[in-house]
Amino acid sequence: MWWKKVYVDTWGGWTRECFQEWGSYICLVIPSMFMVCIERWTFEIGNFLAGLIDMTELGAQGIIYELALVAYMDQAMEREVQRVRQAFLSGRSRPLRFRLQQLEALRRMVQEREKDILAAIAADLCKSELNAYSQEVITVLGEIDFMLENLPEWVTAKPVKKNLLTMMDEAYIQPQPLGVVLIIGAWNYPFVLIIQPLIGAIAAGNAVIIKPSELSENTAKIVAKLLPQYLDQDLYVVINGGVEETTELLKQRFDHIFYTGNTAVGKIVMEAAAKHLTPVTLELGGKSPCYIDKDCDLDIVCRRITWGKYMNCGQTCIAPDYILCEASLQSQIVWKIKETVKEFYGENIKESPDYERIINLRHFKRILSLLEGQKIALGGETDEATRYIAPTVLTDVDPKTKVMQEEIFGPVLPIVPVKNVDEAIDFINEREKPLALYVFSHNHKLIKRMIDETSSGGVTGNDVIMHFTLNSFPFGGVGSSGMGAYHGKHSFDTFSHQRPCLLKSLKREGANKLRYPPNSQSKVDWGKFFLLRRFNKEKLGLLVFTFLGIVAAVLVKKYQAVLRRKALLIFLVVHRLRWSSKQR
Ligand SMILES: NC(=O)c1ccc[n+]([C@@H]2O[C@H](COP(=O)([O-])OP(=O)(O)OC[C@H]3O[C@@H](n4cnc5c(N)ncnc54)[C@H](O)[C@@H]3O)[C@@H](O)[C@H]2O)c1
Ligand SMILES: CCCCCCCC=O
Repeated sequence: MWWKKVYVDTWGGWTRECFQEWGSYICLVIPSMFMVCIERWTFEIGNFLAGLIDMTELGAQGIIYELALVAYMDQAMEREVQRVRQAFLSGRSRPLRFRLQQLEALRRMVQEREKDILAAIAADLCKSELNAYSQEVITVLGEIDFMLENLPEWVTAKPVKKNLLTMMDEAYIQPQPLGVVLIIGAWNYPFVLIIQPLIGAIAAGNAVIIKPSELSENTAKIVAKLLPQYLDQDLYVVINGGVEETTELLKQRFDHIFYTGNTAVGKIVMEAAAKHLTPVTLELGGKSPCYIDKDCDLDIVCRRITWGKYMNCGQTCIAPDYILCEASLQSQIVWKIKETVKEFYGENIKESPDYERIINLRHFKRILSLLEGQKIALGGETDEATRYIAPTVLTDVDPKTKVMQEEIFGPVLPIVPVKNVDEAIDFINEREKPLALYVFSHNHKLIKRMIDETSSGGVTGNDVIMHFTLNSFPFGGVGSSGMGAYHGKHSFDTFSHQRPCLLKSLKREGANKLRYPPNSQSKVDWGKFFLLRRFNKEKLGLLVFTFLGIVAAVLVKKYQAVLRRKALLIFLVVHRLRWSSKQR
């Protein structure tokens, strides 16, 4: 029996024993598998019951029941994705008018339900509503406006340059939607990280399934509640859940997967996508370095770094992860960051509405473990009950220690002394490619050199974070910090297929004979002429001029007699006019 084989293969010898008494379990298998076939509410009840019953005590019965639940979930996900695919296949997400309407509806949602959205973000990250607005909502509104303004132009087909063989044909690129897109978000900016890609996916005419992060559960819930009230309910669907649900979701076939989160899960996502050859955009993280040259204004540098590092309690993908500078600068940097922290958050940082908390206890403990054995030059105070970690700076950090081996993603800023810019460049190049790179210097040439000799997702010179805010820039990583990019037109392109369309006529078959068999040297020569010959504008002008000259010569020859008569007539008229003017 197939189910017996699966069961035995899965659970090994232990279950073989159970199966010796399979007769007593069949009565459990049948009702459990029956659940697979009935509607969603049964699954919800089952889930609720599963929470009440201790699976380990139930042993084989529990396992069978769990298998049935997994099988059900598989089917439920499949049905949901199919529902969205059917909606996409209806074609209604494609017309420009529809896309604009949906984007306007999304903007209305953000404006009308601003308070609910801000409250959810605030609850998830202990963030003030003002900060939630300026870090997330502004970006979303700006992106929608940018799309609405430019979409009519982006959706139109763009004619392309043609060669001699296609000169008489129509050749253009038509951007087309990819189909059903899966967007998986991270918790650190829980609203913008799912809504900004959603804007691009809608603009490009796709259907979308959104999976918000389960760690920012308030935002996940409000998005699931609000989106169906404003957008097409079959085309844009929110599925909430944790690792288990995401794993099931990833088994389905999508036309694109857009994932934001850590690099390890990025690999899981890419592996799942590979099974269906689904293209992916991976917005990952990494350790973004910040080089401070001695030729700079340290007051301004430290203010900007303090802002970017401690914003959202260091839980920003493009936060400066660590500082590289000459050893002699360290004490000044610490002093100036200390002053700025006071200026930004006051004497009692815990009371500041502008200073957030760590998302959960796991991350809190992870960050604390990075402090072990380090020289704490500033901060270091923590409070587990509220998951508070003070803005912290570490000095003389050994690159081999743990804090320099993984992305910090918290309010801890190590300073690693280097001798000079050459050593800083080598340091960066010896490690994985970061998501962002920051260089501070009055010396423009030094900044350019850093850019030329390193690689990172993006760069900001003499500031931090700010390249994220410019939606004409592609935002994304390179190497282990990610692949693909989005924001503005780049989002539209990410979620579109650039379809090349060549429309030929069924006439002019003469020229086409060149490519039909049997082949010959003269056909190859003509082919070389048509396809390989490059004409620059001057050469082409000369060619046209020569051609016109030949045409003129042919015409002159053909109409020689007429032209001679006309010339004689003109000569006579001119002569007569000159003679009469002399008489007067
Ligand atoms: N490049 C960017 O734009 C960007 C933005 C924000 C965060 N990040 C990076 O994300 C990381 C922080 O986010 P995170 O990873 O802690 O967020 P997270 O824990 O919220 O995970 C991200 C998503 O992956 C899903 N997920 C988690 N484990 C999974 C698994 N085993 N299988 C399938 N799906 C799974 C989660 O459900 C969630 O939706 C940092 O590295 C940060 O730099 C990058
Ligand atoms: C205005 C700052 C927004 C930063 C968002 C960064 C997204 C990655 O974590």
